[in-house]
Amino acid sequence: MRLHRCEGCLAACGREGRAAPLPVLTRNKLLKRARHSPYSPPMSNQNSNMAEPAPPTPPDNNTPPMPWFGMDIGGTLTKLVYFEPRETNRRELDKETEVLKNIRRYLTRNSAYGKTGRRDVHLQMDNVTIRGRRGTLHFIRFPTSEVGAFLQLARSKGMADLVKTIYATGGGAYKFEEDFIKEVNMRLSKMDELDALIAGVLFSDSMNSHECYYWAPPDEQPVHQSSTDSPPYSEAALSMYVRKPFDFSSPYPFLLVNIGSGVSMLVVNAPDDYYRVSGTSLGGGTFLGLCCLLTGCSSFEEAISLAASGDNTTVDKLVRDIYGGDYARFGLPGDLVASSFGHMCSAERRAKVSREDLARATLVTITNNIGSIARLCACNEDIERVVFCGNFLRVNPLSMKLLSYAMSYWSRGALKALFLEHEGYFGAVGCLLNLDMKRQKKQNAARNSCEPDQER
Ligand SMILES: Nc1ncnc2c1ncn2[C@@H]1O[C@H](COP(=O)(O)OP(=O)(O)O)[C@@H](O)[C@H]1O
Ligand SMILES: CC(C)(COP(=O)(O)O)[C@@H](O)C(=O)NCCC(=O)O
Repeated sequence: MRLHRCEGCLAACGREGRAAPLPVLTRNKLLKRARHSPYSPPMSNQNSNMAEPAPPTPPDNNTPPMPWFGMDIGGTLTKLVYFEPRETNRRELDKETEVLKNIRRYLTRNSAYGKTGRRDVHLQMDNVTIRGRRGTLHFIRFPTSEVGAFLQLARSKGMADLVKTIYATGGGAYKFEEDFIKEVNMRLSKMDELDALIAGVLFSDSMNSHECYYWAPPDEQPVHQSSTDSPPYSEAALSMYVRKPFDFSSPYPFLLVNIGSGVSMLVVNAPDDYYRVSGTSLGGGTFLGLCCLLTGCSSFEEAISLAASGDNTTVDKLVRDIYGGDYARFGLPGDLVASSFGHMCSAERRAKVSREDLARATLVTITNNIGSIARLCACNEDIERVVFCGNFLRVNPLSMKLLSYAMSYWSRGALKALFLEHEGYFGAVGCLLNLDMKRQKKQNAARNSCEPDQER
């Protein structure tokens, strides 16, 4: 019998076959490729939520002046990461202005800024070391549509007088570059968003022992083994999933799926060896946009809470609605969605459907489509670990559990869906790490060209 690894193989291999591991040869090939993260986690970091003090690293005398920010201006949300140094050195104490102190106080003592800015206090990362400085990372977000209000705030807090350059990534770093110059005379030092994303993921995982996790039932057994079990997308099945830590210290290769407004999928072989393998325009922006249209909701949080109490089977046409049961020959269970929104061509059904059901069906449609593309990419590239990130997963355990189920079920247990605590902030973190690297590289190059040749 030929071995397939597509949906159809469930029919060829039978239901029992789906949990079988990948062929040994493929596994060995994958293991050979595994390499270690370049950021070694602090040894004492194993049991705490956030990092314990890292071993002292020599201070970098070429660091740019405080305050340090990394900014990711995305299609929907702008993410700002602020580094608060633990101790201020002599040079800085002398130089520290009232403005700098006020900025620090304003950012660290509030969790809401203006009408729409929010600090994700639960994500705060203590005891991180960046460029030889120990401190705390603060995570702030606001809608990208409010960039104008952010610039006004920056001006009113005196930030614009102090900060001459902002390290920024995301499409908005290009789109709003002129506005930053015109409004507050700040230059944007731009970094590619996918470079920043990967650097941010690896750094965050090295600093936070709880960064990477997965969802599975406590006994790790599949939740849907026979047609009498509850459907995989039902509350009964999904409530069996619990969050479990995952050791991501040997991560390579992995598929990184960033679910922002749209979706990018990257094959990552090493910190600076990756390529964008695929993407889809049906992402977090699509979910929110369609939900607003279909349910009249006005925020992501509302859309998620509607979806949490809805039932997609009143909206989606299932295999059993078409076959009266399973389509056994090709292994398609009766409760599988055959046609997303397929019931909505009936006027009678449309009249009865609830906002909750529509939100749930939208969430299931978008999530399953992303899961399906990710699975195909992972199979094509011989990759077992699929890491999902991006703010679509914010306050959204439903999608994470659906992705976990889909990855495992359709790959017969060969693929693992992984998730990251700092969801949508990695681009901004990566940008912060890159802080002033360009200036430093230039200085080093200049110094090297002046120094006598060491070999002589
Ligand atoms: N408070 C929020 N406002 C708007 N969208 C949100 C919010 N929280 C989560 N989201 C979801 O996150 C997506 C944006 O994710 P993000 O990773 O920030 O991408 P981008 O960089 O494109 O802005 C939105 O399309 C939406 O699905
Ligand atoms: C263009 C983008 C990289 C922008 O990133 P985002 O702001 O959505 O995080 C992303 O939306 C994307 O990859 N879109 C999918 C395009 C496609 O492959 O069809």
